[in-house]
Amino acid sequence: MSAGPVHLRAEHLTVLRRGRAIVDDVRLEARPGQVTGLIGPNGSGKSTVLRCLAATLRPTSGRVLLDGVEVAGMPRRRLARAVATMDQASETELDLTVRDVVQLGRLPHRSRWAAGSAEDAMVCAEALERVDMGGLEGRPWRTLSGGERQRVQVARVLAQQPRGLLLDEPTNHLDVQHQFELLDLLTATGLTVVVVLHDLSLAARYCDSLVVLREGRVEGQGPPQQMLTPDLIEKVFRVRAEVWADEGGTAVRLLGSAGRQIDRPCTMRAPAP
Ligand SMILES: Nc1ncnc2c1ncn2[C@@H]1O[C@H](COP(=O)(O)OP(=O)(O)OP(=O)(O)O)[C@@H](O)[C@H]1O
Repeated sequence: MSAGPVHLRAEHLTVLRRGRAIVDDVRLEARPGQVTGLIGPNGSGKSTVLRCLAATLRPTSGRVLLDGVEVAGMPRRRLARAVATMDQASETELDLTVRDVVQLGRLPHRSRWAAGSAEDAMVCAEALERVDMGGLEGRPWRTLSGGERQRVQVARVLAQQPRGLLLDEPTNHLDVQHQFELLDLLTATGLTVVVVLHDLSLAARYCDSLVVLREGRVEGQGPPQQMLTPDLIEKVFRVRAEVWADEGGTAVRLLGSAGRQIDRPCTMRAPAP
């Protein structure tokens, strides 16, 4: 396997749940060193696709290739050295410190039962500095705010020193300054990044490529200026938008709801007397 940023490719991914395809024949590519954004409305399958890419979920059919090698059956340690994952549910109420959480990122680099080395401690301290949480190693995890926890989780994936990052809504809970700082940091790593984002303006500004999901299917993949047209935003997100090019790339302004598509009339039953 090469040592540079990973190349990820998903081929014909389908995930069936309760007889329904929640991910339906999804094909996508995350090129080395690029930021690929997964966007789409609630329930469109973004997290499920990300979990397939991370090999934490086995698709019903289809496959994921990492540098041309299928991830299914790849040894966990080899996978963890290649890609680090941060999902929406990285929560714990265990009595951990910030140091403990960030040190989890070092596990793939340690031999079994080995204690953390001085190098591990240095990598973790550096990762915390990068997310503006330097010097807080001793703080109990449960005392952190939602945004601080999110930044510590980002420090954990950075401490893993992977060649690719798979991140589910990493800007969730962050104030605007830290949203920009985090995305600046992620793009500056030069790693392959696949990121689920709800904010279309941030997706337009920071992603090299966008995969648009709708009802489990890929509506299209391409650069933001190609994918984020007012027509596509209205069709997929049911929101009217203005899109224009500026010095930062593609800019999006959401104008308001385009109205809910009602396929059948909604009938309300009168309460029982
Ligand atoms: N185990 C399951 N059983 C049944 N349905 C499921 C299961 N897991 C996920 N789903 C459904 O699959 C769909 C896709 O879920 P997923 O979490 O991938 O969407 P998402 O695009 O990440 O959504 P959000 O933006 O709300 O986080 C949703 O409708 C969800 O309810």
